[in-house]
Amino acid sequence: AFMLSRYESEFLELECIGVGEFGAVYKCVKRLDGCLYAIKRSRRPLAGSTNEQLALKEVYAHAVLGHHPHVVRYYSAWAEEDCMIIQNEYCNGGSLSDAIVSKEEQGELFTEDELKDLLVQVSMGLKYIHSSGLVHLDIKPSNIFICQRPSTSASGEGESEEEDYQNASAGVVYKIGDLGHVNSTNSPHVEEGDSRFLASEVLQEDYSQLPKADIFALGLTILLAAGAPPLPQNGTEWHSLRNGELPKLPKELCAPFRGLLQLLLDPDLTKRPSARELCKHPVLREGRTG
Ligand SMILES: Cn1cc(CCO)c2c3c(c(-c4ccccc4Cl)cc21)C(=O)NC3=O
Repeated sequence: AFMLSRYESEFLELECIGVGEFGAVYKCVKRLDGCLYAIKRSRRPLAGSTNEQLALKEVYAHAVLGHHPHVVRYYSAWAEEDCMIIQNEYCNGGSLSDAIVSKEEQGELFTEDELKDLLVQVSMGLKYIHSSGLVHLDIKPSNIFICQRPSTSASGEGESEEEDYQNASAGVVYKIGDLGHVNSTNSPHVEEGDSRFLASEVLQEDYSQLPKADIFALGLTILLAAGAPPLPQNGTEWHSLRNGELPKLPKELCAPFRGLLQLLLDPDLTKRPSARELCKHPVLREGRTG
């Protein structure tokens, strides 16, 4: 088109880092500030369509959520000729799904301490989302992104407390991304996320405690990081997972941690801990006793 698009004039596209039915995500440098961003370009949904509603929900959620160390940061969104564009923080360590795949390829497993670190960090992000009156509704490994601390050994002085935090936790920071399914906690219009991670009460359209559906999906996410086989999308296995029958893990977890995972996946949503309770759960405390 004769008009240089804002995307082309403001950004240098480095590489495509993801493609889906939603569109494509690119790793870009903003010419003005020289910083890296992840930019999703999707076909502009038909005005008034449900897809438009979803696209707007994503932007509204980011606008409401502001900044949190465990939620992918939003910078801008705009529409061009026939596509919607959202510019987010670029997380340089891939997704948790990529990390799980590469662990398997190397015949490695996340240690129990790494699993606890992952659970605490994502719980902090969820606590923030839930305290803002929102629910994510699509928590899963491919929607959790990783920021690897740059491998500079210098611990540098006067770093921000977040950077200190990154140094403290051996440099891996997990961030909740893809707010495309975010809803207000008590909203009746739920656009279900990935069925593999869907809590059974949501399938039965019980939206009384949607935050607990995020907790359930988080439980399955940790299970996958612990080496569980790929999750069923439906059928008897799908139901047994939701009747408290957990799959065998390549390396059994210590009883307290396994018990906590069992709680996250409890069929009775009132038994599942809230994100707030998870953040200060004794099993997950520093020093990893228990
Ligand atoms: C496929 N893919 C790979 C990455 C990089 C991981 O190292 C990625 C990112 C995002 C997103 C994303 C998800 C949903 C909506 C918008 C965006 Cl930009 C997708 C991403 C995002 O918001 N930030 C990312 O780093």
